[in-house]
Amino acid sequence: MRVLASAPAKIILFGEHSVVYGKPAIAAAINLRTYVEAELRRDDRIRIEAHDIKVPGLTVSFSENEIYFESDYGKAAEVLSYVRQAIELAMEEAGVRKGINVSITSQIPVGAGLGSSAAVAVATIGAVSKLLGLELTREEVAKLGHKVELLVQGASSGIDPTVSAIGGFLYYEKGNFEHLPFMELPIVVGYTGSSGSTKELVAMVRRRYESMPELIVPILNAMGKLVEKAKEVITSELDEEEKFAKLGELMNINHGLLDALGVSTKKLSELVYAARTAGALGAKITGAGGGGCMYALAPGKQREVATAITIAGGTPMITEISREGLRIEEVIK
Ligand SMILES: Nc1ncnc2c1ncn2[C@@H]1O[C@H](COP(=O)(O)OP(=O)(O)OP(=O)(O)O)[C@@H](O)[C@H]1O
Ligand SMILES: C[C@@](O)(CCO)CC(=O)[O-]
Ligand SMILES: [Mg+2]
Repeated sequence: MRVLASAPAKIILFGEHSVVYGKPAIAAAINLRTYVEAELRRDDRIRIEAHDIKVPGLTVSFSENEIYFESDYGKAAEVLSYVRQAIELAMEEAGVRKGINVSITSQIPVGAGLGSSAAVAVATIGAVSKLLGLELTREEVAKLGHKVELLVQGASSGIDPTVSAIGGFLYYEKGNFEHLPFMELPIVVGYTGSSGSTKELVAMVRRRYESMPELIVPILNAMGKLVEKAKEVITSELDEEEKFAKLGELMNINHGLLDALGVSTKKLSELVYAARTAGALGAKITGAGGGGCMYALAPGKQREVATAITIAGGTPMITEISREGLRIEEVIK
């Protein structure tokens, strides 16, 4: 038997990092997906094929007619830790252990703030649980995905696996979520081309929080208040133009606060300012930062902003909200 499942990437519109401290955040699933195929094996081995992961430290050497490969096994094992934990938890939940092949292909850039870790965890849990005959709800998959992130990263708010499993446009706080009214968001995502590790960035913010709570706590509180304001705007009766103007302003404040936490980079800030100069109403980091992506809100100016991001050395992506989260694409008996 074989199961193919997929799960989407996300952008965090407001509230990354502060969400780890119990503040609310707003996020949306977007139409880039990770696909995971799981099939039963005849033996009891578990084999993972990750087509999009590059492991640093591969050395190739030659002699006359032979070629030798050496890889850094520590790094290779670490890079697959989200997938391994996801398989482990799905098997634990099903109460059976079987040999399986898991094959991953992904459209989501890795370590870029678009929730690649959550999407791979959610799609793996979806595929493996179905393969083992378990019918989990999307919410149950989201909870297991959160567990995977906690085990691998040490800290996670759970927002990324929740958005990836459920899909759509969500307000999230301490493990609970609410659907926000669906709205088309004229956004452009800008990818710096470099990556950041969420585990390390969350740990860096934690160190600052512990060493200077009198400065960091007010920043996190301001982020929480800003998310409440953004929710009020999104659910208000204002017309779209007014909503976008207010959300843009809140995005810019959120970016400044994230910069104060230390998660921006020169390149991220350059893309943010390039987007604003080209007419975006707001622009900020999305996700953990330290590289990765920013996004801009640019009604009527998406093309101009995409060009400005390119000129500033980034890669623009015009994305749409994905209403669907985890999807079982195919089951072959
Ligand atoms: N296609 C994939 N195949 C296997 N593992 C993946 C894949 N995509 C992501 N991962 C795992 O997720 C890790 C990156 O997760 P990380 O949380 O640091 O960044 P992100 O999820 O892309 O961004 P953010 O958490 O800020 O949204 C990779 O190092 C790898 O372990
Ligand atoms: C940085 C963070 O807030 C968002 C990562 O997309 C981490 C988390 O919420 O688990
Ligand atoms: Mg992640």
